[in-house]
Amino acid sequence: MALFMINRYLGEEEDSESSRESRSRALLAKLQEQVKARERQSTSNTADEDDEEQRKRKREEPETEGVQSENERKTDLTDEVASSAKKKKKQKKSSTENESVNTGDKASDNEKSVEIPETSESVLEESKKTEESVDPQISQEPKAEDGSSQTTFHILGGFEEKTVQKVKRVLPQWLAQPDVIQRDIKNNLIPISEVPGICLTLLKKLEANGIQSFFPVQAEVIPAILESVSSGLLLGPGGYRPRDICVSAPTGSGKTLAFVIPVVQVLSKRVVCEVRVLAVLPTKELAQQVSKVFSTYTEGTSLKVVMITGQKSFAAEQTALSEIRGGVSHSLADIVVATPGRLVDHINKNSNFSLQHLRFLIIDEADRMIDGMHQSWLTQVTKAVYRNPGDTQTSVFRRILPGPITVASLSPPQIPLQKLLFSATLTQNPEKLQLLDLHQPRLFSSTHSGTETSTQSQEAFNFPQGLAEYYVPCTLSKKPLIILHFLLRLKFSPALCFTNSREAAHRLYLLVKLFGGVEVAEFSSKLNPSERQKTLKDFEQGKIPLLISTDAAARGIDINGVKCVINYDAPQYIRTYIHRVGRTARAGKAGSAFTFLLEVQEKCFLQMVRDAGSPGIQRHFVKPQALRSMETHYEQTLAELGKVVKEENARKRF
Ligand SMILES: Nc1ncnc2c1ncn2[C@@H]1O[C@H](COP(=O)(O)OP(=O)(O)OP(=O)(O)O)[C@@H](O)[C@H]1O
Repeated sequence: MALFMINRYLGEEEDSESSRESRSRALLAKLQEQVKARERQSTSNTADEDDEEQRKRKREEPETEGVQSENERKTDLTDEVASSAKKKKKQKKSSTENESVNTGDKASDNEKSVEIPETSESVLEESKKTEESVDPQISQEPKAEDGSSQTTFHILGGFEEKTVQKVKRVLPQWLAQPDVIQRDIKNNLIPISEVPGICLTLLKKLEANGIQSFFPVQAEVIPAILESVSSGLLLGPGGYRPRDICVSAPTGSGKTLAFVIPVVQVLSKRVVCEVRVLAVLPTKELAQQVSKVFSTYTEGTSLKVVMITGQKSFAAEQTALSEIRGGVSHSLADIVVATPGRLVDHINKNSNFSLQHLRFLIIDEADRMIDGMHQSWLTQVTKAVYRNPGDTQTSVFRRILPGPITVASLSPPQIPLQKLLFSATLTQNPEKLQLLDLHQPRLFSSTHSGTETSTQSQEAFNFPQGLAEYYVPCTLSKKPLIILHFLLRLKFSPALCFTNSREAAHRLYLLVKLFGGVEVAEFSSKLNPSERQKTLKDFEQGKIPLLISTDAAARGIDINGVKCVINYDAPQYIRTYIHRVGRTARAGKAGSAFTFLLEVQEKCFLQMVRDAGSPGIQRHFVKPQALRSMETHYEQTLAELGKVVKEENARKRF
């Protein structure tokens, strides 16, 4: 009612002050009459219905309020109306509350719509509007048959306990119906010459690097990326913005080459050196790995790959990224491989670092990168991409942050920014994916989201075809002995063993070292980047048969020839499990993963793995007698370990 102001014609305007006053007085008198009439009507109507209720409420209300409003009614209309409205409001509120409480007990009350008689509150509104409320034809509300005013407010609520209905997951179409990638690498190899669009130079390079055939993910994704640049670097297909591409394929299925090959091919035609590709990875080691693959395939071209991860000083990175010639900054990088923290540093502090020509944003280990979104690195990248220096307002290729498609928005040609997402455990959570602001995404996946798992509560993931999964029932005290048994007796090496913390990794490393008989190293954030690099290299070269690591080596790290992964501590999350066990059985090869489980962990862990779509995890039981011969030496080693740990702690204190 108070939403609209109705201007009415009230006859010729009288200029004199006195006539305006007399008219106001007349209006006020009329209004007073109207209010009193309504009050009477309202009282008589409601009296029967909530007599008992009203009396109860009146008793609860402070007496003074009633007295005061009664006195004031005689003198001041506005106050009277306000007081009455206030009172009614209170009544309404308490009646609503009562209603809500009642609905908690009676289900039928839920659907009840409660009709509230028109109150003096509405009259108050009218009095505020003075003239426009005078005409009953305009101000009147629907009236009941008996003449009383009625409103039809529905009381919402109903707070009784209800059994929660199982919600059926409904995914957006692009997530529910992806382009399917074969999981079986060995039986789906495609000769590199059969994949359309790859130039001869790259084909030769691939062969020179021992790649004769493409893996399924590469055969699907490379042509899709190449197609999105079919109209050149500056325009998407048909002049439209190209679709973003998401790839969810098992660990070790060759996702890196799936983006390196098309991106290098596209850039090989560029004339001016500008940052056109930005690959963002969660760790230094992964960035280094990807940078190495880019360097391999850009070798012999004029394309430049620069890594910004903090491994070098900020100044050294700055020098590698750009140079000043003739007072103007020139990019020295076509492809930048970065970790998010260092990337943001360069965006904010390095004025010569420009992303205004960026064409591809590659987000590897995308689900992990989404989790790290609190750093708001993506927002910073987007800002930097669409940051227009003043002079480009007149430039033909002006970049504007994409919004809704309109004729105007399509008229200036835009360099499209295309996002390419890769992960073995890409989330299907639309809320999380929303953070990436994807444009008409196209998903390539080896897991069909329609796949029914034992329960629908968890997402299904991709497991490598050649992976054999086992769980080893054990007790806490026998865990180290079983590791030694695996290495010394069963010759499970090279083996990558995961613990849940740095401390656990270090203690286990010391224990195995003290026990003797096997070369061992540890890998965690305790080591500096160069130590970590050396350790990985030694492990890859077979100098160290057992590497004990935290989850620092769980994702993306491609170590050739890991035959066995041991989860010394069971991982808490399915994603961690998938990435850990994915360090073996890579590139279509075979590998085994063993997870040590205490009795209390068994049920939950096995359920979690099955729900995630594991093809099957088998029990591997180690008989106690198999460990017996090592027990005495083990006890002595434990005693020694105690001393070593004490010494280490003492050293740390000084
Ligand atoms: N077509 C191919 N032929 C032979 N080997 C290949 C081919 N493509 C990739 N590889 C090799 O397969 C291994 C795994 O590739 P890559 O690291 O790209 O896997 P990924 O899918 O990124 O794995 P993750 O999800 O664990 O990061 C690498 O050693 C790579 O050199």
